[in-house]
Amino acid sequence: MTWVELPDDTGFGIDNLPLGVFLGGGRVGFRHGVRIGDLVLDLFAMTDDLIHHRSTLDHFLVAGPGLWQDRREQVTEWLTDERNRVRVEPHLLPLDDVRMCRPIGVADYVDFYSSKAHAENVGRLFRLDGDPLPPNWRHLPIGYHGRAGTVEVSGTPVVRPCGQLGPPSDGLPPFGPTRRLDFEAEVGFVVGAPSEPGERVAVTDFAEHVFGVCLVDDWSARDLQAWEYVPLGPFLGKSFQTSMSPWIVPLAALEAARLPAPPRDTELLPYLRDDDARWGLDLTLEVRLNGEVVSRPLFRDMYWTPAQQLAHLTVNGAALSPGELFASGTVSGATPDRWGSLLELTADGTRPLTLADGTTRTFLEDGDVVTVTASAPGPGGSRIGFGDVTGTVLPAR
Ligand SMILES: O=C(O)/C=C/C(=O)CC(=O)CC(=O)O
Ligand SMILES: [Ca+2]
Ligand SMILES: [Mg+2]
Repeated sequence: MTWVELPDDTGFGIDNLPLGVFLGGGRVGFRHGVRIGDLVLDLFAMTDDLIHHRSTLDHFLVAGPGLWQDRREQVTEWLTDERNRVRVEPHLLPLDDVRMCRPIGVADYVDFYSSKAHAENVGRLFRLDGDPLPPNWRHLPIGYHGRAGTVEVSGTPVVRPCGQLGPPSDGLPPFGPTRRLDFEAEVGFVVGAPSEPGERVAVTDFAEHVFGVCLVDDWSARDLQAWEYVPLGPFLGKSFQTSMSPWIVPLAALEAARLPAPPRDTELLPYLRDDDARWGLDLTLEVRLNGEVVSRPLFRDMYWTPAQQLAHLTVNGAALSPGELFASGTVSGATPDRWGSLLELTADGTRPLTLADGTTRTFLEDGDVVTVTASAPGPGGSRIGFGDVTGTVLPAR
């Protein structure tokens, strides 16, 4: 039990304790903070440790699980033992008084493609003939390298990108603002502890390297993407911006949310076998368009787990850096109420969605606001919140 007064049904109780980076609240410079209820505990003020006075969490995360756990225990004690109240209370700042920043340096960014339903839906829409799943899909978690430098924190507006919109009809390809701007609701994984070049990270060593989990929106311009992606994959159709939520929920808060791997019909190479790893996660996402829920994707529907993604990412010996991000890929399930992109929800713009205000959408319009939230079960029936990743679409420049 914490002595901090919490709002009813908060997802940010004493069992969560996510980390973020903030400015403001009457404090000088960047600070690392822990969220409890609708308050932020200033970690630099509490510890006097300069590691918590940096613009990203990377310098803290690099230390690895030993320090992560020590800090978590320390914060738990500050917030539960009433005797600490006089010392701690002045450093609890209202969330409304601070500005949350991008929490990590994003040394690298990879996006996977791990929902079978999503891969099949997109395959059917983008590649009209043949099996919607490519032959490699069941043997490895497919991914692409995204643009790390354009990963922005939630709240950063999304400027509609311009580009080549498709093949030439006569002469030159059409050029202009995308007409098919989309969201992709995803879950992100933050690497804390690096690995050595040449080292492979086993599925069972996932928690030795990954600190925690956030939400990601992989904004996508479908017309740019469909024209450019052969044969090297997504490029400018996705690199204009990717958004991430500001609070990183530690894996340590997700013990009650862990699930066995989903059933799979194809034998895997040993480095991808995860029967004992239990890194399926019971996260329920909600996607809102202008405040209205348009989808409730379940992360338990994912075919490849984040532990397999990390094992695959490093099987060639590629080293991990502190503060890198990899995302799950769009979280979609078997039924339309669980599809995580408009591409799927509107069948590539052929079946418009009708919103509560009577307007319809095929793809996003200027002024639209997309918000992804999530929650997971915590210990003893509590709930672990993730906050949200949100973005407002601005007209093209
Ligand atoms: O199948 C394709 O050509 C591309 C599909 C995507 O847009 C997928 C992507 O970004 C990965 C994902 O979110 O699952
Ligand atoms: Ca994606
Ligand atoms: Mg993107």
